[in-house]
Amino acid sequence: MVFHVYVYAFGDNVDQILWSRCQLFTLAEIQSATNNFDDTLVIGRGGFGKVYKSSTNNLSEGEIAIKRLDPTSTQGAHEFEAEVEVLSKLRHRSLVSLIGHCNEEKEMVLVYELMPNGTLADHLRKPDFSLSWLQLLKICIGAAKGLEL
Ligand SMILES: Nc1ncnc2c1ncn2[C@@H]1O[C@H](COP(=O)(O)OP(=O)(O)OP(=O)(O)O)[C@@H](O)[C@H]1O
Repeated sequence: MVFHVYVYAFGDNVDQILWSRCQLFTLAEIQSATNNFDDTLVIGRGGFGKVYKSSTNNLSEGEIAIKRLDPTSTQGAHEFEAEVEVLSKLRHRSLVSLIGHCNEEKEMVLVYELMPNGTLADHLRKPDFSLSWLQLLKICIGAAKGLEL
């Protein structure tokens, strides 16, 4: 399993766990939020499939990222269920929130809060990217807290 570290705007020191429920979206709602999986909305690709930025705020008040299982993906139903099972119950600033999911007509889709600053890996690849030891320490502590949950 691969863990991504996202760059979050650390504005507060609130470190509480909130228990929540993950919503079940219809395929029609997902299609509408992605302009029917329009490739111009793709913001990333992983082992699960393509990740889209939603074109609307119909599914959630905040911006969202929509991950669609590619039928040719080596990951599948098992990982989908594990992700829903684990992430749906938790809200914590060190974890990307899973807002909802959709499992309809062979389409498996996960809906997350959007991390507009991208992953730490994205930033590390930039030639002009530099971090202080304090920033590195904060990133390590945030990642460790997320893993501990
Ligand atoms: N919530 C999100 N907000 C912003 N960008 C995201 C979000 N989720 C994924 N992405 C983008 O999509 C890319 C692929 O994400 P994904 O989580 O599927 O990758 P992966 O971890 O390599 O895949 P997997 O672990 O499923 O094999 C990420 O590198 C990131 O750029």
